[in-house]
Amino acid sequence: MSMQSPRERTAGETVLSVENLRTAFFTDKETIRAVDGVSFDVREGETVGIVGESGSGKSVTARSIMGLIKSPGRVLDGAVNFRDRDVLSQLVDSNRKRTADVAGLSDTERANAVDEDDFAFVEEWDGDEPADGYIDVTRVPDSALRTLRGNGIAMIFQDPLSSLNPVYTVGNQIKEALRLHQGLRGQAATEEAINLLEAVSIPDAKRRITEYPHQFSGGMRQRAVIAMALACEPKLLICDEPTTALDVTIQAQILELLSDIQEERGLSIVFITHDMGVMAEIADRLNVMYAGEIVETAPVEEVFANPKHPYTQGLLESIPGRHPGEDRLRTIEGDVPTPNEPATDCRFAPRCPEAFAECESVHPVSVPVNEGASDHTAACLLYPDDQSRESAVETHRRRGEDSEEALNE
Ligand SMILES: Nc1ncnc2c1ncn2[C@@H]1O[C@H](COP(=O)(O)OP(=O)(O)OP(=O)(O)O)[C@@H](O)[C@H]1O
Ligand code: NI
Repeated sequence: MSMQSPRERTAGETVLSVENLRTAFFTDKETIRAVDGVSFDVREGETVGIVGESGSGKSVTARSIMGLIKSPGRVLDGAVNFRDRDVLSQLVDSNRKRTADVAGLSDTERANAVDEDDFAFVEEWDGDEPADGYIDVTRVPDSALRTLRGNGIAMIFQDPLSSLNPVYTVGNQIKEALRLHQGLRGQAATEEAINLLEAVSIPDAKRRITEYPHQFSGGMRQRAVIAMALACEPKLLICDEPTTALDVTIQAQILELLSDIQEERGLSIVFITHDMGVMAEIADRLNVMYAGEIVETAPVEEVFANPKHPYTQGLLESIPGRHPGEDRLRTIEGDVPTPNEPATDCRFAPRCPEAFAECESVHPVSVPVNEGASDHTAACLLYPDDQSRESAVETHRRRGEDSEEALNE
């Protein structure tokens, strides 16, 4: 169910379009609305940042895009539309084959031959490409997700060891990825593995492919993981705090490497970090996330020059070095709340220096920060700031009620 009309898409430009995504965890105690109505686009060759404090929903957003949400979590609503011609045609081919496989079977035989999920997939697609050439990751079954993850979208995590197997050499792991995704074997695979290690600037690549992950330093391991991701020739790379565990010098090198690779290969990147300083280095556009929602979005220079949401302002204030001479780091007081109820207020209000009465009774929606802003939105009752406060609050109240109605339909 989608409550918004599909947003405008420029042909061939948008690689990923996340629309009103909602992901919740159903625990014994409560329902955690970890991602609560998130929308953003990623264009070809662009790096889109997601920034926010711990617990704001960054990783759950990333895992939802990868189709990695497992029980007790579930994607409740929205779409994750991914465009990749190659993956799409692979999926359509395997779908045709399945449709042919089950065509001659009786209903009972069919039920035994394909599991429920796969069957839904067969019926839904019926052998044809989805009309607009996008794959909605939230609607394809696990079997297709594997194709998608192997070939279209790759992800790297904070801890490179979680992606590396300690008992195989780095070279064998890259070669395995090359076999699965590009069909390379033997000498060809070895040569390509060496090329990839060289592409991520690992010195002495010929020797290093014969070594095990524990023989690599932290920075070199993360480079090896990036090489493995590249073996899948992804169109979109999701990086979840890939440099957080590394020291500053190594961190800067990895960021530079990612930029270089992006330029060479035209990759799109979703980059997650809680560190505004890192964002300044790597992101083109920024989405600021708080308690499951995107509260501000704009090109990165605009966020730094002209932050609008009080939360964004607070995050910027707390960048180390912003206030020379002060010996204590400024931080935003308090913690991110667990979003365990539908929002009827502003979730940031209890910590907000600018909060006023209506912030406790009206849920802010994303609006342009003023009439002249084409590419800068904030979910805060202070905006649009060229309207009277009454009229701005009314805009949020009305749009909040509309989307609530749509939810209940
Ligand atoms: N498997 C799970 N079961 C229950 N709750 C979960 C699960 N995974 C995440 N959550 C909850 O979802 C919310 C968002 O978590 P998420 O990991 O996305 O935050 P984050 O922004 O990535 O934070 P960090 O910077 O610490 O990585 C948190 O309240 C978290 O407790
Ligand atoms: Ni996280």
